[in-house]
Amino acid sequence: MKLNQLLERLKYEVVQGSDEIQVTTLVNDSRKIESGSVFVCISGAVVDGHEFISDVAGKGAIAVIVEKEVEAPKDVTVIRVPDTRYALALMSASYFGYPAEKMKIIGITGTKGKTTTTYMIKSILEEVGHKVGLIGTIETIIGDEKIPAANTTPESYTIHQYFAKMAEAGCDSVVMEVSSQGLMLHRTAGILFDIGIFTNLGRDHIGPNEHKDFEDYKRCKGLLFQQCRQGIANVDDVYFEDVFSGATCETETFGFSEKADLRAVDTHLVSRPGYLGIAYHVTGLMDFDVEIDIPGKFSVYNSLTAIAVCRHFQVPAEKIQEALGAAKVKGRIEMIRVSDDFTLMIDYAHNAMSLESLLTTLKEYNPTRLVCLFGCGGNRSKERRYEMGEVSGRLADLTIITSDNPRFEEPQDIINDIKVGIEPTEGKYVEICDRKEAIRYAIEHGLPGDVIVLAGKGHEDYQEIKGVKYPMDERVLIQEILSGH
Ligand SMILES: CC(=O)N[C@H]1[C@@H](OP(=O)(O)OP(=O)(O)OC[C@H]2O[C@@H](n3ccc(=O)[nH]c3=O)[C@H](O)[C@@H]2O)O[C@H](CO)[C@@H](O)[C@@H]1O[C@H](C)C(=O)N[C@@H](C)C(=O)N[C@H](CCC(=O)O)C(=O)O
Ligand SMILES: Nc1ncnc2c1ncn2[C@@H]1O[C@H](COP(=O)(O)OP(=O)(O)OP(=O)(O)O)[C@@H](O)[C@H]1O
Repeated sequence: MKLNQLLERLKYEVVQGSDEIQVTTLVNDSRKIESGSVFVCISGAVVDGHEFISDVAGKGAIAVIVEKEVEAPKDVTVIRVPDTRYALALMSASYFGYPAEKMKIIGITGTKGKTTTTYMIKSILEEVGHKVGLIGTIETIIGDEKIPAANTTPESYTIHQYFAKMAEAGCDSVVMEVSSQGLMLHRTAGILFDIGIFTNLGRDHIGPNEHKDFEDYKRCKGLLFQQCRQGIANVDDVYFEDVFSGATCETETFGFSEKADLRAVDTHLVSRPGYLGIAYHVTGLMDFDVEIDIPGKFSVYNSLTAIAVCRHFQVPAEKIQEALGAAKVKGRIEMIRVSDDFTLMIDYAHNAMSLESLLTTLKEYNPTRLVCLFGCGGNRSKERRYEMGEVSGRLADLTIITSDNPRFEEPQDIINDIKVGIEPTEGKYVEICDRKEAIRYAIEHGLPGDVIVLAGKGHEDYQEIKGVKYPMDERVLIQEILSGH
């Protein structure tokens, strides 16, 4: 492949050598350079790719893409662009033959609901015969292949590599989570999304190596709506208008508000022993009844989003109803049957916003007691510990404070921070550092009518302690506890 073909959608300057050369592979990691590679230098959070320039020729690279002034070996072509992450995205699209243009691409952004909604959309579209690829926080799915995820939105090269595999596997559409980091770091640059979705916005992902402040977080979310054809937005979210202020797409809305194009009305909770769900009527752009076996108002939002998307694929109402009834997401309000008396669930809620919406939702089912077990990650923002403590102390009848990926911190120090959040609420709590023992306590002390939430781990199947990820799946712990171990 010619270098100038890879660069065809970019503005660039040839600083040294020629852009007419043939290259073999496109890489942004010096360790992956092969004979004939073009190496894109990324100024990263940890490492600056430009620092490897002196030895890339020795490894076989024949061209480098830079955004800084560099001294490169004489036989290496040097191309300068304003932003190498942006360049990597557009070059990757070309390298893999623009696979995004062969499928319908659906991108979902928002603080909460992305993962759940991607799986709902995939289930519904597959019900009517579409083949759907998925990229998200848990994994990438290409047919039967499941690749565990490192990032919610992978690096651009990986995205286009996955797209190419999806197109080859016969996928006609892709549903993907688009994080604000992904937008900020141009991981999705150059993709024209057929549908872009905004779920909601809350304070999160602000801090070192993430967003400098809430304004920046909000601005980055809005970028999706400058690169999609059809925007679909939660009109009830207070930041909807801000996020869409620079939008260039057609916009359609969903929510409870009278203003919504697709509205939920007559919402009612459904509860039976071991089952918590919600039912409502969809009106506006579509008109039918929905029942889903995931509790809570946010399940209404997530399913409305999925319905809004599937309407653009002309999916009939009865197929949507059927598929929504069956949609499941690992670790997202996943009910685990442990007793006929009380309900226990595993949920990924790991920040104040999702914990608040989860606990508020569950309280509406009037449990005997709402029991919330959680911990907070080590070497991460302390704000989250105080806030989650405050939320659980205020909303749960009993909080069981435990560990959740303490990393290099002492678990007890993290627990002490959580207590700082709980204590002013006067909420009842116990502290049990070992997560398995904490779960055992929750199960052994369960009362008839209790709803017990194991929050924070969701689909994760490890506990990260001092740089090592130890296997730890809450489903396995529960089975061990039930069988007396
Ligand atoms: C802080 C941050 O955003 N880091 C991300 C970033 O790393 P980076 O590119 O800055 O990496 P770096 O290690 O500094 O390396 C810079 C460059 O030098 C290259 N390099 C490095 C070493 C070497 O020997 N040779 C070499 O060429 C690297 O390949 C890279 O191109 O780019 C990597 C590839 O895209 C990401 O995996 C990585 O995500 C880390 C793991 C992360 O945790 N990121 C979080 C903040 C994140 O992105 N989160 C969002 C949102 C999640 C949510 O919504 O819940 C997400 O989408 O996951
Ligand atoms: N629409 C929503 N609004 C608020 N909270 C939600 C919503 N949907 C799900 N939640 C809660 O947040 C948790 C995470 O949901 P989900 O994984 O779908 O969101 P996400 O946007 O992918 O989040 P993350 O970026 O943290 O992976 C759920 O387990 C649930 O407790």
